[in-house]
Amino acid sequence: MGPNQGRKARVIAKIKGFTDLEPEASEKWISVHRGDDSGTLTVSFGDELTSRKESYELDYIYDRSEGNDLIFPREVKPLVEDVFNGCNATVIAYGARGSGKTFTIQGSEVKPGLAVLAMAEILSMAKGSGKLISISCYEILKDHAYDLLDPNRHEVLVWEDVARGKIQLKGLSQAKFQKLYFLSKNSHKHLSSQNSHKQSEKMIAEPNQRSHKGLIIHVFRGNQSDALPLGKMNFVDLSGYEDVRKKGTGGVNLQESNIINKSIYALHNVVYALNANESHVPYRESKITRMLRDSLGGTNKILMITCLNSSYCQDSLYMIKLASRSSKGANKIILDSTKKTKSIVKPTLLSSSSKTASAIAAKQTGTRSGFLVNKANVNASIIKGRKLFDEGISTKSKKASHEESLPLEIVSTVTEHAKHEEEKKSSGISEAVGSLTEDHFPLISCSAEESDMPVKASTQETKLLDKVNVTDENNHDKSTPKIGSKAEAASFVGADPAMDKENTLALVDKDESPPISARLQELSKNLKLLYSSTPSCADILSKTDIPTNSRVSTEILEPETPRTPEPRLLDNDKSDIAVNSCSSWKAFSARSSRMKNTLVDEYLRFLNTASK
Ligand SMILES: Nc1ncnc2c1ncn2[C@@H]1O[C@H](COP(=O)(O)OP(=O)(O)OP(=O)(O)O)[C@@H](O)[C@H]1O
Repeated sequence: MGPNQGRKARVIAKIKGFTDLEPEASEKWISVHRGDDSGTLTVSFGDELTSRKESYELDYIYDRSEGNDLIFPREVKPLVEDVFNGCNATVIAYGARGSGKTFTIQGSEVKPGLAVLAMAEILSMAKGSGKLISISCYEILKDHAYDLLDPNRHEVLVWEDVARGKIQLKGLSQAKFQKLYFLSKNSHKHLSSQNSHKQSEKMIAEPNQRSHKGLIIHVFRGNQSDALPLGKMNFVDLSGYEDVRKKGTGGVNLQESNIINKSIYALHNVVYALNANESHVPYRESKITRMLRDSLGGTNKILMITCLNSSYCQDSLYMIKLASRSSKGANKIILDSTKKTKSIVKPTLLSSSSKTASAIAAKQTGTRSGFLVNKANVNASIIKGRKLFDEGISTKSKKASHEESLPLEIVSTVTEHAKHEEEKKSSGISEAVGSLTEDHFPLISCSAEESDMPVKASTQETKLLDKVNVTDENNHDKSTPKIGSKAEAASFVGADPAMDKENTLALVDKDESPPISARLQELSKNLKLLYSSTPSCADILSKTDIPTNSRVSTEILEPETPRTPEPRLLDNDKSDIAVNSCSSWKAFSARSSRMKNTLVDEYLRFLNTASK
């Protein structure tokens, strides 16, 4: 047996025995090597085609020919003794689909599994020492636990007794060992045939659904019904790992695969933290780790059995990488560091990439100008959104820490984000569902783009329309308001701080033309200047039938009409005026012919720019 000094969890592997379906070549793919002196064992995976070889060291590796009859006395029997000494022990089989987990835990009629062998051993020891035994069975489906001994399959709630450091599984029934048949693969069919309650059938995993199954054997201090518990032994058949990127996962949807994988990663995070004696153990990462919490820490014992397929299986490679890392938690030896980093660090990269995206956004906001301003605003919203989101997390985390005494079921819903915090703090084995960060980021950026920006644009439009309408109502004239509207529009554009910013930034960029709003403003100013510099302007207004309120409207727009010195007239102009003094419009035309020309040029330039 390999060394396991000072570590709480023992991590071993079992290569599935040959079945008739296994091809001959599979033997070359996976092989066990025993170290000469150190007693270390490594499992090697060889790729014949690429002659690539990867080796991982575990506490022990059982080869194809080594079955439960060998594994039990070496690995599980000592744990049974520990339970009778007041400890809790946990045996967890995990691995890819079809890697032999059920065969290892439950076994077959002719080859009993580890749980059956342990049950026999416990019964024998209990009989000798006069102790009461009970069993409980549960199934975890989509992160919800259900009581398998209850015909109605009530949900099991996880309550944490902080004071005593105990976990109470509320609603989990205890029964005599004879009901061990519940571990059978078809137990759900057996149970549902007994149960006519339709709703309960929904809670039972369909044959193609993946669920974790657990058995708890409780040992009591005496044989009386009121005897206190002494210790318990957990057996867990953890549903097969699924690579979520793979197509056609046999009816298992992405969400289920994620939850299944999450449990596996969560367990490994806990085992790693315990083996490394880390101060923080992330128990709250999954339902299974919350349920097993009082059996994993302290002096309790854990046996992790990594089930490996005999023939080529990429998922088995993922599993062995996790196993190798967890088993080395104490000294953090990583054999295959390059590849491990590649596969394990990915989710971390995802979260950091989000940060990078924010940083890039911030950089853009600071450096880019002109028409990019809107984009920068969006990015700023993203940053703002993320900040708000993060604050939410911290608030919830704080809340969760204050609610330690609440039932975990309740707290767990509140601490979904706190769990992610735990993930970050924990050893670094992140889960495939780490894409949450990736999911949230586009969501936030979407909301910034889809809600903020259009709202802003429509607000501008509404404001503008409102102002024009007010002017229209006040003027009761179709021609005068046009000037007013234009002036209003120009002044409005100038008054909007966001647009101001846009203009300022746009003007900073020497290569860009001034924005239309600025051109409009300029034109409007020129118009006003031209209008006010004409001496007959006041007369014209007073002589027309324009209602008073219309003039009020114009005055509102221009509270102080700029008084410019009368333009110096050329001799020709003077004579024209003398001839046509009866017509104010003609006088106006004569006086402002130059300005008009300038204005026409200005308009032409503007139109050219606009069409471009
Ligand atoms: N050591 C072994 N020797 C011979 N056959 C085995 C061995 N282990 C498993 N098998 C066979 O391989 C098949 C798959 O095994 P098993 O059902 O235990 O895998 P599993 O990991 O529980 O699968 P799943 O992920 O679907 O629950 C079964 O037909 C089983 O009988």
